[in-house]
Amino acid sequence: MAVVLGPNRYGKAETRVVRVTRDGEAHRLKDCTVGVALSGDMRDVHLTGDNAAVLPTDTQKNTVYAFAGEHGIGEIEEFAGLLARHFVGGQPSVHHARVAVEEHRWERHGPHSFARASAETRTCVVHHDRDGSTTVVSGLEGLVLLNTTGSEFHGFARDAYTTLAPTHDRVLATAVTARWRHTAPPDTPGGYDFGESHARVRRCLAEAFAGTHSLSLQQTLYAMGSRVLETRREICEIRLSLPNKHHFLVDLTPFGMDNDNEVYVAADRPYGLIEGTVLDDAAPAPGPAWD
Ligand SMILES: O=c1[nH]c(=O)c2[nH]c(=O)[nH]c2[nH]1
Repeated sequence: MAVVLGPNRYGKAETRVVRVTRDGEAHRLKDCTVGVALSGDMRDVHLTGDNAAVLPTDTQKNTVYAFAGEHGIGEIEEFAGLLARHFVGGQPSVHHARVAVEEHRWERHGPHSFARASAETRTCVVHHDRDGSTTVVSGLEGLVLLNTTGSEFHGFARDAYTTLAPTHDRVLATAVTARWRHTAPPDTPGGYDFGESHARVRRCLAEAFAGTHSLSLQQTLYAMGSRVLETRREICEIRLSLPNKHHFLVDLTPFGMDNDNEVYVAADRPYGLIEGTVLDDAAPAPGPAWD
């Protein structure tokens, strides 16, 4: 048996950066968490402790702050791409960079005053390789959706442990985590409107959830993914993770009352977790996009 070094990467995780743009009366605010992971010619540091190839993670953190100052933070995919290209272009030992950005949403409620929006975040992961190839996955987390009707679940498999009653009218709720792969984003900043694309994908997801008469959350997942792929030609693959945020009818008979689908307990755990990928069957190979 021979022990060898397998795949590895290193970098600064979760750098918190807040960028205020003070160009005029109404200030702008970007609040992000940035993760950098570099890989390449890192044999010696692992095997002998020679750090010559290692750009310190502290430097990576500083670069995030310096780039936020120098370039501002526009669309997160562009900021991530700028950083990824910098790290790969700047060090011969770095062959590949993965930069992940999570954007925390603030809503304006004055020219220089903001309220933290819902827990929903916008996300991206950009990979850049020294061969010049780039992949971009955009996404969101924590988009909480609920339908008060139009959801059924029956006809399911049964065994000795099945107690679930079939239902023809239930509350359906979820907190969407979605990641979608762009087919061919251009390298040039500004050549592609990531902000517009994100807003439209988000709308497709919410509209498909609201507009689908659901026989299962799995069916709703497929409808949501299909809506995105059919509407947004720039997207070739979407991965969805949908927790089934169960709402159980409360038994009011002890109080002499009926409960005609009106009073629910919102259970937080355990929850069903429905996950799936919807993709264009002619999508190009993903490369490292999902790593
Ligand atoms: O939409 C659903 N899918 C399931 O797989 C499932 N399982 C379950 O208990 N309830 C539900 N609901």
